[in-house]
Amino acid sequence: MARKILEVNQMTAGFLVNTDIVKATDRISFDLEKGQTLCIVGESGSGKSVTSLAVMRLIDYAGGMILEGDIKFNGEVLSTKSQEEMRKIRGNRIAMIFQDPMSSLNPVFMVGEQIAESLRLHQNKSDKEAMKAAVDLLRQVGIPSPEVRARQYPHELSGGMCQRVVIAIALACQPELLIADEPTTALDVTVQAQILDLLQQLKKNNDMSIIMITHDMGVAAEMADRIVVMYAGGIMEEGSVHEIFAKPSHPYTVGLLKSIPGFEDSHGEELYTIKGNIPRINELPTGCRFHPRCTHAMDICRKQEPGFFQLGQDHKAACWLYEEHGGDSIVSPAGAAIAHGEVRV
Ligand SMILES: Nc1ncnc2c1ncn2[C@@H]1O[C@H](COP(=O)(O)OP(=O)(O)OP(=O)(O)O)[C@@H](O)[C@H]1O
Repeated sequence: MARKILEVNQMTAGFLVNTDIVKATDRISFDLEKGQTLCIVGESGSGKSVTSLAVMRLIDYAGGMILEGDIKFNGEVLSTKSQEEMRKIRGNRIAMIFQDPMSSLNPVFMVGEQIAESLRLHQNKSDKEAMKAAVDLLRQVGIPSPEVRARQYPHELSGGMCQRVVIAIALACQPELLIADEPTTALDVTVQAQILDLLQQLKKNNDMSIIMITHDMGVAAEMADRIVVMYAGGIMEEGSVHEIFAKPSHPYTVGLLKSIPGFEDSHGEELYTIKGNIPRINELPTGCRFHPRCTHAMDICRKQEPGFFQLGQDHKAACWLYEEHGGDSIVSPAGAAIAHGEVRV
């Protein structure tokens, strides 16, 4: 059986706003197997970034906290570690890259120096060794003339090259897990494709696992082994990339797919949009959190939160439309049994 590198179990994360706790994820559970790429998709505000910040425990620095549940990395519980312990894990075993490469790089240091700094810090390399390794890493991420580029400042490089540098910094310590939060959103379409190819190639060569956060189903189609669809802090559907694209089942997932230009029957028609807006988690409607925007909403959807209905061996959706798909494996999106079912935690 494939080894689980990451297990997120019933995790609720939130922020203290004035005197109120505002939740951003609501008892979410998912796993990542070693060597796989899991894409977390959903509209803006669905809790994707907060999920990744919680895994890294960077949420503590953004004024947030993990309120319940736990996160395990290679079986080790991260959610209760001190920041001192987390610092050793971040950068060494788990690395993260963000949307805007310019905000991740320091404008006053040469890019080679910034990669070398990471190597000195985490791998105790000497200045000379670190600089040599930095040039090698620039070569590995496809930067031409890496010896020359290493001595340039971020503003002398294009956006795509800067993102390659950020990836090189992330790779410097050969992380087992890379979390990429919208890593191509700020880049031109052609550069986007190159960066995605690079990530695929690095994943294969370095035996890395990846969590990729994206609002772009096209990116997910290209990158994912598995897909988690999030809406308003909860997981709506989860499955292999094949199942999600061949048999999208939650009306929210279907809506996201129909919103892709050129997908299915959208040719020549006005681009589909899911009507309405995503609610704040503190103001969720009763029943299914998606029901006010759902074109299939039934009475029960307005009254009771659906559990997960198993649609295939490895495919589930939190939607009452699938009630007939086996009451025995019904679990709530949070993982707690809501019927006579097994609880998957
Ligand atoms: N520092 C913060 N303080 C208070 N609320 C926050 C903070 N950061 C995020 N949130 C809230 O958490 C919820 C989830 O945000 P998150 O950024 O995870 O969404 P997302 O799906 O990643 O969206 P996007 O694609 O726009 O980044 C949102 O309602 C957001 O307003």
